[in-house]
Amino acid sequence: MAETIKQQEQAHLDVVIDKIKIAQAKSQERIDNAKSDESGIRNNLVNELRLKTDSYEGIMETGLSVHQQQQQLNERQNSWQHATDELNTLKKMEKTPYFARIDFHEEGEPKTEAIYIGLASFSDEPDRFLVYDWRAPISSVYYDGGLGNVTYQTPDGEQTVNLKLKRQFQIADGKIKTVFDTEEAVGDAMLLDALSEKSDTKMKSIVTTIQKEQNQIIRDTKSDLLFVQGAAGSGKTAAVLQRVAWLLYRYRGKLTSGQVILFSPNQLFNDYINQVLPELGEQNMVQMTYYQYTGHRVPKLSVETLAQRFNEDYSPAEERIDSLKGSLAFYNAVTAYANHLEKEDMIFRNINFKGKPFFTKEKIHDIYYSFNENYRLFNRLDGTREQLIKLLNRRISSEMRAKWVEQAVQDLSTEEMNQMKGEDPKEIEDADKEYKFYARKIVMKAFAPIRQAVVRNRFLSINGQMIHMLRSIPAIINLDDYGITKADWKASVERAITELKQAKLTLSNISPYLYLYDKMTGHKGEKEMRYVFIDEIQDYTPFQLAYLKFSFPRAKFTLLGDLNQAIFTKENSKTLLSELSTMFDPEKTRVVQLTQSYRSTEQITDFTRHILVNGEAVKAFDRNGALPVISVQPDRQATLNRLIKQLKENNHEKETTAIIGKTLAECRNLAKALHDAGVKATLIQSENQRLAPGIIVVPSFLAKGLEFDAVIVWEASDQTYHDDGERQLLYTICSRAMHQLTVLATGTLSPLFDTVPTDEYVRE
Ligand SMILES: Nc1ncnc2c1ncn2[C@@H]1O[C@H](COP(=O)(O)OP(=O)(O)OP(=O)(O)O)[C@@H](O)[C@H]1O
Repeated sequence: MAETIKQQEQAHLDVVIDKIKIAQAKSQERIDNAKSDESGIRNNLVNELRLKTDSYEGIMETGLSVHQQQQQLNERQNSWQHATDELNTLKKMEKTPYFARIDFHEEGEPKTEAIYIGLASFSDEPDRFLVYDWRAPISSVYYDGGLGNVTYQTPDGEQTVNLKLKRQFQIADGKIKTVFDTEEAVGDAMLLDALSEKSDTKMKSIVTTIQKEQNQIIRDTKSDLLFVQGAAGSGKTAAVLQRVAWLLYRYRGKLTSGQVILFSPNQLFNDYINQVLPELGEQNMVQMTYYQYTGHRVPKLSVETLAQRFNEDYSPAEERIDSLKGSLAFYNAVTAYANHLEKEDMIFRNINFKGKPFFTKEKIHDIYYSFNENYRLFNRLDGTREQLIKLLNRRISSEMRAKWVEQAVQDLSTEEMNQMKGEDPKEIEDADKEYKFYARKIVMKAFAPIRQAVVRNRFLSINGQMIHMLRSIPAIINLDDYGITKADWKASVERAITELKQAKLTLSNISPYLYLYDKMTGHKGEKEMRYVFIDEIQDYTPFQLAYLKFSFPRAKFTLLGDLNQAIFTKENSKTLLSELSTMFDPEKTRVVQLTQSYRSTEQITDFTRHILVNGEAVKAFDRNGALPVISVQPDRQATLNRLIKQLKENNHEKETTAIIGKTLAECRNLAKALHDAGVKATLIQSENQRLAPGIIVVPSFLAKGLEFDAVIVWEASDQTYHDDGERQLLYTICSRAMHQLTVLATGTLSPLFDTVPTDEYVRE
């Protein structure tokens, strides 16, 4: 690139930076003003409170003015917050105001226009933008294609411009390091540079190098279901976080970060990605795991975690039952069962009072089924509650004459009487009225728990209903079709009963349980939620997805997954896509396939993709590194020594290394052995821990979605990974590596590597 262009661009950059500095000073001034205003108001508040609180009028007057001042204070704080946010953005922009420039000619306009694109927009005068936000409609052109005529979407429809120049910058601390002009979407040189960087304990944004197909995912507004199927490392997570930032910009004022929810595989992953949005100047969306989402609704039950399920050894019959419970057929069966409760079979519990039934279940049953048959479950429940409260109110007068009440009135102390009068001050004319006054109070208080039980639907029995539902399944679903015998099913129901008695629920039961409960109580889901993102979709069952769709009825869904990485739900993953297509309107469904893998070097991508037998196309990105190494040692000590040698090399290269073991038990053993050998390593035992720089030891099920400079697969022997069902797991583990991959095994290597051509690795 001619030096003159660089110089010209540097001159332009200098001008922009100067203006940013001026804007910073103005922002700072606003912050200072808001601050001094605020402390003025605060002082005033304190003085007024001190002066005027000695008389009743004084208190009233102060109350009013305190309220006004509190309001002023809030306004000042808002403007202070706004100015602070602005200043933070400007500070970021001062170092790197933009990363690209495009020159284009819009039809009908006299001149070609040049704009610069950065993390946020910046204007020195109203409508004079020195930098455009990367999310502005026109910026799309930068990511989308080559030079020439290009169209882009605006809120008012499609626009076409003739793109004449596309220029990329690498700027650090206000100085242009490199300038490239490119005809491609985003030049490979820039991407290569980004991908060669070392990994971090926090994911970074990809805003400067978003690829064309990722841009389509980011800017999609039409789909109700956007399904992104992409190979490991193809940037699904990266793209989707950019998408959240884009949506918050596109619908500014209408959409808040609280109306966007991301379901992620585990807490560790949440932590890994939680800097991306703040880096883009946005607040994080709601982030949750499915386990947290369901668990918080049943605080008294202990729900099985994915990790527990992963370690569970199911018999083939249990596997079949588990897989049925995860299916859409089962979801439909629960729906059918719930609908049938409109007619019969709702189970009720007595509401007791002083150890005896106050409302018997029979009575409640009669009320519940007394409404005409058009009543849906929710109206029925509503009607029943209303009726029960009415009955309860009627019982107050008769109960007032009960012996225990009489006794209680006699036993009242003066203090208690005064307190009751204080709660309800009025004239009481005679002794009879006085008795009734106290008796009513006492009965109302005693009835409060009954009232509460009615209001809270305590007369329903979700546990009983769940069991009844499970028992009814053979009448709704033909179990033979799923290879399940009646006896096997019965045994599984018995297990569920035992578990419920111990306040436990398995992962396969929690979703049907909640869905049934929602249907029984007419819970219609969270209507405010507008966008639901689900990462690692292959680990969800169709039932869970259907339940999430039911739970967020107004939301658009973006689902990300790699069917090759289904480590928890191997069988289901194949049917997932076809089942998904029945849940959403095909007209509003868009499936995007990402095949280019960005995470790993070409050598690692080629190696890992051969672990899969029938995996879809995974294209390696042209970034070179060392061949993966497979080292098989005769005994465990030798493997440990080989590991330590590798760690030393990696440390020397300043690489973060993850040693990934299959199970937590295996990882614990290894961490101890390393500790005994004097090697410093952090063991990640639970998703609630944080990633640490340096060496970590992590079990396979927690490594989902993460990436590391170097990965060492610990104990990939034939004993650990033997059957075909473990291919996907092994693929997921190996595909976490960015720059270097080492596979260690003791004895005999897992046969799952047999499919990898021998020239794709070094065998020691
Ligand atoms: N356009 C891009 N520019 C720069 N880096 C990118 C781009 N796309 C992806 N990457 C990088 O590639 C790596 C993998 O991306 P990401 O984790 O989003 O992939 P994924 O598809 O979610 O992977 P997996 O399914 O294996 O978890 C990340 O380091 C990400 O920053």
